[in-house]
Amino acid sequence: MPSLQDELLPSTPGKFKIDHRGPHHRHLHRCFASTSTMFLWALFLIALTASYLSFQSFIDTGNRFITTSWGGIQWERQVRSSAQIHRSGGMSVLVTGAAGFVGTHVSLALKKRGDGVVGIDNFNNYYDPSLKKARRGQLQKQGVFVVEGDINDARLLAKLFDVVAFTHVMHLAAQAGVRYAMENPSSYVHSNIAGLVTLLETCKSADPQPAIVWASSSSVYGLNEKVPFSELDQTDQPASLYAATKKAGEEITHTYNHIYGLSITGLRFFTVYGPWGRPDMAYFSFTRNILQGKPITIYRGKNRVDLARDFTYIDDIVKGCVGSLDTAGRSTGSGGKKRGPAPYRIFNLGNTSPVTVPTLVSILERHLKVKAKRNIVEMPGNGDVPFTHANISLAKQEFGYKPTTDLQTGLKKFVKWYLSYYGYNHGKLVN
Ligand SMILES: O=C(O)[C@H]1O[C@H](OP(=O)(O)OP(=O)(O)OC[C@H]2O[C@@H](n3ccc(=O)[nH]c3=O)[C@H](O)[C@@H]2O)[C@H](O)[C@@H](O)[C@H]1O
Repeated sequence: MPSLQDELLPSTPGKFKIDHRGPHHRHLHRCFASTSTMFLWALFLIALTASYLSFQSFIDTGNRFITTSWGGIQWERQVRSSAQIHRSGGMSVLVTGAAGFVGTHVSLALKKRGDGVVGIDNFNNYYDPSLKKARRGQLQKQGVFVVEGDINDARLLAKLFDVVAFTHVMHLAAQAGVRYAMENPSSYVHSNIAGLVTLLETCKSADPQPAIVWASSSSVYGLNEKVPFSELDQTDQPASLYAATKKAGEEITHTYNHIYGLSITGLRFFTVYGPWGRPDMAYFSFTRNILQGKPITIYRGKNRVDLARDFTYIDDIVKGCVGSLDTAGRSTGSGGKKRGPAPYRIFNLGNTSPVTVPTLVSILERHLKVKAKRNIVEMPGNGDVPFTHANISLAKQEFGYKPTTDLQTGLKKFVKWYLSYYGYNHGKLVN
């Protein structure tokens, strides 16, 4: 039979090992056998647990009041009004990442045709938040309210679903960028994994459950060499943590579809570009540098092969998002219970005509009428893949997806927007 001290102290050898024969043993025995000492130990443990719990609730309360700016009658009124549907058969959509590049364009398109739209965005500083605020300004003008908050905030999400019975969620909030994942890996886990799960938990518990359309990525094809990339290809060789979190998202959404009957559509976006775009992306930062007379770094693959991307114009992506929302079947569950099988779909949204990065630079030079200072370097091992190329037949078949903007035309529109937004001297000190 094990003695009391055997149960209270670690059984593994080490500094707490008891010498059953020595005076030490007798001392310990006296100590633990004494009822008053045990009582004191119990008190100590209770006090420790209580202080831990109150510390947690302090942190929680602090978060609630410090990091959020939501709630109240006026706030609820704004949410309700923004979610109002103005066409028959319309939908009410919660757009996450609404102040982001794709989020803004999709929200505006939905609002324009009479759907109800409520946005949520955490306005983080991955890139200049003033651009996100300017996008929010565009949304506000059209009557789209963007809640400032994080998709990891379960209480906020639950509140939003209390106020509005969203029919759809367009989930675009994410930590984007392929190469930044080496600098800040935890931000990818925070947004693309933890945030996704928090959102899905809210959606599965909602009654009625919304249908979910969300942004996966072309990067899930990783080192795939079979072209063009088809949704049926294997995607188990991600080249970056970003890609791995997006692939994980596809698996995670599948389990919520399977267990709770959530209708899921994952969209693999192929290097989306256009007006109001992301400053961290190559076409955007190249434009800035070219205008400022700074060199641009162009990566080149093995054996001096140029890298290529299936650059896809934002308006085509918006059509793909809206088409997906329109054809997303219903979720079947409610209040966390599945009532039957629900659709689980994945589509490529690309342009089907890859262009090399040096060609992208040449097009920019033509539109900007400025010569780029090219600095060509071997592609560092930073998560990049040599090329992407979408097969879009599935999206075409399901909702008539047909991209119509080539890179030349799309970049012309981008440059026009860029110059009107920043001017020629963006960020440059003019004497
Ligand atoms: O389809 C996606 O799922 C992803 O698309 C986008 O990733 P990428 O295709 O990597 O786009 P982007 O950064 O514009 O680099 C374009 C090309 O320029 C090359 N590149 C880049 C930077 C540089 O300084 N030099 C350079 O040659 C670079 O090597 C690459 O060949 C999104 O950012 C990402 O969030 C995700 O949505």
